[in-house]
Amino acid sequence: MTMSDDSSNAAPSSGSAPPSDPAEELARHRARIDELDHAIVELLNERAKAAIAIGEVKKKHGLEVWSPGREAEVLNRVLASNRGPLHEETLRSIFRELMSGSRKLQQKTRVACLGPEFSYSHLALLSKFGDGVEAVTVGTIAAVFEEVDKRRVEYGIVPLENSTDGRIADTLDMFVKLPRIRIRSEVRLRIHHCLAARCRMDQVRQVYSRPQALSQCRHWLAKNLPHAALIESLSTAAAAERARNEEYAAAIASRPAALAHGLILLAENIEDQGHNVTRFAVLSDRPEEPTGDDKTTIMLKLGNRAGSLVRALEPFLLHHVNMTWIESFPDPTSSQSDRDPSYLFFIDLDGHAREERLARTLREVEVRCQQLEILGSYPRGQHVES
Ligand SMILES: O=C(O)C(=O)C[C@]1(C(=O)O)C=C[C@@H](O)C=C1
Repeated sequence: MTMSDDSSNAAPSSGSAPPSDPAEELARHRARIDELDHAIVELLNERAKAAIAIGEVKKKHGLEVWSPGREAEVLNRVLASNRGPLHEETLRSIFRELMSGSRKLQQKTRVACLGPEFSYSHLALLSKFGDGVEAVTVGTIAAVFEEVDKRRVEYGIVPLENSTDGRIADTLDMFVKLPRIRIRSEVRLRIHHCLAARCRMDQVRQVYSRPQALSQCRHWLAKNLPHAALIESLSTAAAAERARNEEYAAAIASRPAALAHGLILLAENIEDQGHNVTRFAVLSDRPEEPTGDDKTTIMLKLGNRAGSLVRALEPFLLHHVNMTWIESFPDPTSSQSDRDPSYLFFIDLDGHAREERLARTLREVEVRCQQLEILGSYPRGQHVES
C-alpha cells in the first residue's frame, strides 16, 4: 500500500501561494486516513482469518498455539521491510498486539507473573504476549514456577538478571528445584523508574519501593531527596498503592503503575544508570524449535576442586561456542555437613542445543561435570521499553 501521493506534501512555493484554509487541509488528510483505515481493517481481518485457519491445523495435530520463533521471524521480516516514517518501536507494538489477537482467536492463553498489576514482571508479560492473554499475578517467583509446573497456566515469566543489580537468586534457585521447567523465550525490558506521589517534591518525607529499585536510584535520591526515609516494599506496584494512601509519601515505580494509582509524576527516568535493563525468562514445560538466531541456557554442577570449571568449559573454546553470561553459587542441595559443596553455574551460549555444533560441544561438557541441564534454547530477545 502506498502512502499519500497527493501534491499537499510539496514544499510551499515562495511567497505567492494564498494562505490555505486549515480546516480544509485537515479534512483532506483525514479523508485519506479514513480511506487507508478502511483498507487496513480489511487486511487485518484477512490476516486474522489466516491465523484462525492455522489455529485449526494446530488443534487437529495437538500443536502449541504460541510460537515465539515464528513471532520473532514475523517481527524481523516486518522491521526489515520498514522504510519509515513509522518508528520501529511503533511497528513492534502494532505487530505484538496483532499476533496477540491471533492467539486469542486460536485459544485462550494464561501467563503467570510476579504481581501485582503493573509490576515490571507484568509489564514484561504485556510486552511479550500483548493484551490478548490472561495475566495471572502471583505473590512470589516460586509461585510462578509452580503455576507452570502444575499446568494451571500455559506460561510464566520471571526476572533472571538486572544490568545494575545482577542475578535474581530466587529464580535461579527454582531452576534447581524444578529443572523440568524450560526457558522458551526472553524479554529484555529497559527499566525506567519514576518518582510519583500525591504531594509536591519538597513535601516528600518517605519513599517506598522494592529494594532493587531503591538501590538503582540511590544517587538520584541522595541528591534530590537527602532527608526522605527510604522504605522497602514488596513490589514497586505495592509502593505506588502506599503513596496513594499516605499524604507525604512517594513511590519509585514504573510510569504505568504510577498513573494507574492516580499519582502525579514528580520526576521521570531517575535510575542512576542510563542502561538499566532487566532480562526476563518465559517459562514453559515444552522445548522451542530452532530459528537460526537462538541462544541456550544451561546449568552445570561441578565439584569444588581446582580446575574443574576450566576443564568443563574447555569444549566451548575448542568448538568456538560463545558464552554470553555466567553466574555461580553453592549448590543448595549439597548437604549442610559438606565442607566442600558442589557449585552450580548458569551459562548462556550462542546457538540452539539441537544444532550439531552445540549438541556435540554439550555432550563433551556433560562428561566433565557432575550434572548438566539444558534449561532451554530460544530466540534471542530484543530490548523493549517499560
Ligand atoms: O504462525 C503461526 O503459528 C500463527 O499462529 C500466526 C501468528 C501470527 O499472528 O503471525 C500467531 C501466533 C503465533 O505465536 C505465531 C504467529
